[in-house]
Amino acid sequence: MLLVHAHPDDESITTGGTIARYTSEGADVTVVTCTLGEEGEIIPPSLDGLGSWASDQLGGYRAGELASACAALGVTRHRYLGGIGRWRDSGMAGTPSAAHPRAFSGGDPDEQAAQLAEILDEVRPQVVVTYDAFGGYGHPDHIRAHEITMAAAPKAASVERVFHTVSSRDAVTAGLAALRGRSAFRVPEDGELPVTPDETITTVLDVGAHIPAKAAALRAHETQVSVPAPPHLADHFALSNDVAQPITTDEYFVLAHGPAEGAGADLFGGLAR
Ligand SMILES: CC(=O)N[C@H]1[C@@H](O[C@@H]2[C@H](O)[C@H](O)[C@@H](O)[C@H](O)[C@H]2O)O[C@H](CO)[C@@H](O)[C@@H]1O
Ligand SMILES: [Zn+2]
Repeated sequence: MLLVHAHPDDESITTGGTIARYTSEGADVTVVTCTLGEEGEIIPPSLDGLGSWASDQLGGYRAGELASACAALGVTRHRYLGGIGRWRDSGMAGTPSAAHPRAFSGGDPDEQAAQLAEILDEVRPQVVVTYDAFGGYGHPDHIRAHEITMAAAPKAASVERVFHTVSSRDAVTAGLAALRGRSAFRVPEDGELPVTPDETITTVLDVGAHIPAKAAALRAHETQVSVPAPPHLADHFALSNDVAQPITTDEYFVLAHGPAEGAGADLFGGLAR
C-alpha cells in the first residue's frame, strides 16, 4: 500500500487507523508526503516562533513530528515528493503563500506526477490511497495531491486499486452527537464538517483495534492536533481551530480505480497478496 498525502498530519488524521491496521497485519506501507507543512498554524504558544510569520522553521519541525507519527503507525518507508523541501505548503485557499515559487499547488503537475510515478516504480504498491477531487475539504494542496495521484497511479504497472479517503456523513453525525456537552472543543453543527454521503462509500475498514496507535500518531503532530489526554477515551481531536472532530472506529473509502469485487471491508479484498 502507498498513501499520498499533502502535509505532515494528514496521514494520521485521515488514514492513521488504516495504516496501523495494515502494518500490524504485515503489509508493506509507504507514506508519500508532498510538502513540509510550512504554512501551518501552531497550537502550543511556546512553539509560535517557528511559524512562517517568524523564523519560518515550522517545516523542519513538522518533519520530526511526521517521523514520530510514522513510527507510531509502523510505516515501512516514507518519501517526500521530489525529495524533502522540493514543494512548499501552499497555505489555505486564497492566502498569499500560494505565490511562493515552491508552492505545491502552483508547481508543474506533470513534473509532480512524474515524481510520484518514480516512487510508484520504486515501491510497486498494489493499492494506492489519496483524497477525493475536493481534497477532502478544499485545501489546494490536497486537491493537487489528488490530481497527480489520479494521473500517475492508475497507469503504474503494480497498482491494482486506487481509493479516495473520505469522511462518512453518518459516522461524523453520530460521533459529534456523542461529543455534545462533554468536549472541551467546539462541537460543530451537523453539516458543518465536510462529509461524504454513505451511499457513495464503497469500503468501510474496521480500525477499532488500532485507535491507540492512531491517537499516538495524532499526538505526535503537536503543532497541528490536540487530542484529549488519557484516561479520556481517544474518541475525538481538534486542529488549531479548536473544532472537535470524532475519531471513528472505521475509516471510509471510495474505490476510484480497479475491481470492486471483495473491496467492501478490506482495501486488498479479493486481490492476491
Ligand atoms: C489537516 C490539514 O490539512 N491541515 C493543514 C491546514 O491547516 C489548517 C489551517 O491552518 C486552517 O487555517 C486552520 O483553521 C485549521 O485548524 C488547520 O488545520 O492548512 C495548513 C496551511 O496550508 C497546513 O499546514 C495544515 O497541514
Ligand atoms: Zn493537509
